[in-house]
Amino acid sequence: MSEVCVKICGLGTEATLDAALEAGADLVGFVHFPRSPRHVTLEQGRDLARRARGRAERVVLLVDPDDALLAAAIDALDPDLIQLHGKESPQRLAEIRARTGRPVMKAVGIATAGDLAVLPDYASVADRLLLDAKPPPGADLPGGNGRSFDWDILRDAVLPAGTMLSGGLDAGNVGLALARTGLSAVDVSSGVELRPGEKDPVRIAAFVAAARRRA
Ligand SMILES: O=C(O)c1ccccc1NCC(=O)[C@H](O)[C@H](O)COP(=O)(O)O
Repeated sequence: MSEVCVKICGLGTEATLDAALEAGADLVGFVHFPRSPRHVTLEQGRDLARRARGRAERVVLLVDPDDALLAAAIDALDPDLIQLHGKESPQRLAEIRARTGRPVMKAVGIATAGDLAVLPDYASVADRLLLDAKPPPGADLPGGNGRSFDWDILRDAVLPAGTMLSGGLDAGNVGLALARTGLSAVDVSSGVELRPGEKDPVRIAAFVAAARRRA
């Protein structure tokens, strides 16, 4: 069985980025969304992404970006992957992919089996899908809420290769999540933090080790 692919999202400091890289994360994510406790400015993102170049895939996370923001984020971070975590339609995804020439990963919120219906449309234009828990009503953030969805919803789903599972994962539950869903790629934010926005190198290392233990 090949190694589980791990993304650590919402990194904001050199120390925690280094912890993710040293733990062997495959992808490192930088959130550019001012309402988030994990928000990094484009200047901060530029420095962090430079530091990670060649060591992991650098992901810039944007929420419903307009063309100007996309251009600025790409200029600053030179990302390997653009993660779209808003209400972007499949058409907008295709446009962003064509306009930027960069691979895109679409985050889709899941709460019930009905939420899987949109996946084929997104799969036809995205380079990767990320399945996240749908935020609770009234939530301030579209992701990074530390909530899981019922993994059994995915039991009979046919998902594209590389689909990432996220939402409420941590070192204690990631092994079970992988086993229950059959997926081989995971993404985490809150589960490797001490408090919102404060990543913990110890939890990052524990998460990567726990995810890979399955392999
Ligand atoms: O993390 C954020 O603050 C955030 C803000 C706005 C949109 C998305 C955001 N995070 C998305 C992620 O990639 C998270 O890793 C994913 O939602 C899982 O989060 P968690 O349940 O906290 O592990």
